[in-house]
Amino acid sequence: MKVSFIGTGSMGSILIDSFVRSGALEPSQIAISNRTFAKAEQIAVRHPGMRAYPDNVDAISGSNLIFLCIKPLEFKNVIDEIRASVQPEQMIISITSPVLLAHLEEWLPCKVAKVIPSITNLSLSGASLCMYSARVLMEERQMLEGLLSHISEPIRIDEKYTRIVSDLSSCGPAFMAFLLQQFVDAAVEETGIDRDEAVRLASNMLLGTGQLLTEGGMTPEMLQERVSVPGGITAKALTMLGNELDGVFQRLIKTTHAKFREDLEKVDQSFTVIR
Ligand SMILES: NC(=O)C1=CN([C@@H]2O[C@H](COP(=O)(O)OP(=O)(O)OC[C@H]3O[C@@H](n4cnc5c(N)ncnc54)[C@H](O)[C@@H]3O)[C@@H](O)[C@H]2O)C=CC1
Ligand SMILES: O=C(O)[C@@H]1CCC=N1
Repeated sequence: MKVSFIGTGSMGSILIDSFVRSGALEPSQIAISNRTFAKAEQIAVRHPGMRAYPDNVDAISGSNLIFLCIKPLEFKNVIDEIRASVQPEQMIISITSPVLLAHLEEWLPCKVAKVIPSITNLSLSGASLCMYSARVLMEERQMLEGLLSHISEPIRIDEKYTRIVSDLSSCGPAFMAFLLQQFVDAAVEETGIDRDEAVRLASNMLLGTGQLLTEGGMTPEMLQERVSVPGGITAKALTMLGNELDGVFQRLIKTTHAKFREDLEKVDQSFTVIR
């Protein structure tokens, strides 16, 4: 199998490094390109045998899978660039939510899919959210998910839920890190505890909590109940949190969805040109 990555920024480089580190792909199976070529070159130097190209068209030649790891408004430009060279049996995969399968189907003469990764894939954990065009055969879906399973749990989703599953799986790590940072900042401010120590404690706590909620078989409700001694300190603080955070996550979801609709409109406009 040969795999190409167009765009080697934050998420592109995470996917490339994770596929190699997990043993899913040999560097020689990977071809990459990036607008700033030096960035792609640096990644190829880290992985001897990987090929970096200054030209996107050269990077996709002969590949089975082509990940487009670029921002939504770059899609039309890149698609215009590569369309004439794409072969019908190749699969092009968008990793961004506001580019719809319908956009890809209309503008690309090949298999198309959408896979939303997560920064958690860097630690070979978390999900990859998979959506497919009807053009992609069952065995091709299984082949892609087989590859993704080396770095994540591939989960098939309905495209109409793209935004909310991306919030939970891909934006979620940033949201949780933000809450943890707030917790630590308050600990330092209120008690004078050393910041590094507080970060270490809180981060280990988050890891353990995640493990209990996954392989530990606990639900969020069970976990809270087990920590909260009746009439105790945690119970009191949880009641306060419940009151203070009332409606916060509804507003968060409204915010991400409003921005998504804005991006979608811009992406739509970028694809709506006279051919
Ligand atoms: N950062 C994250 O945790 C996640 C990001 N994504 C999606 O991944 C996409 C990329 O995000 P990031 O990697 O964070 O952004 P980034 O800005 O770090 O990377 C984008 C890369 O694309 C390159 N690029 C732009 N135009 C190009 C062109 N015409 N040809 C070749 N390369 C080009 C840029 O030079 C840059 O290196 C976004 O659409 C985002 O929604 C999805 C899930 C998680
Ligand atoms: O396209 C998206 O919405 C993803 C999720 C996290 C960052 N970008």
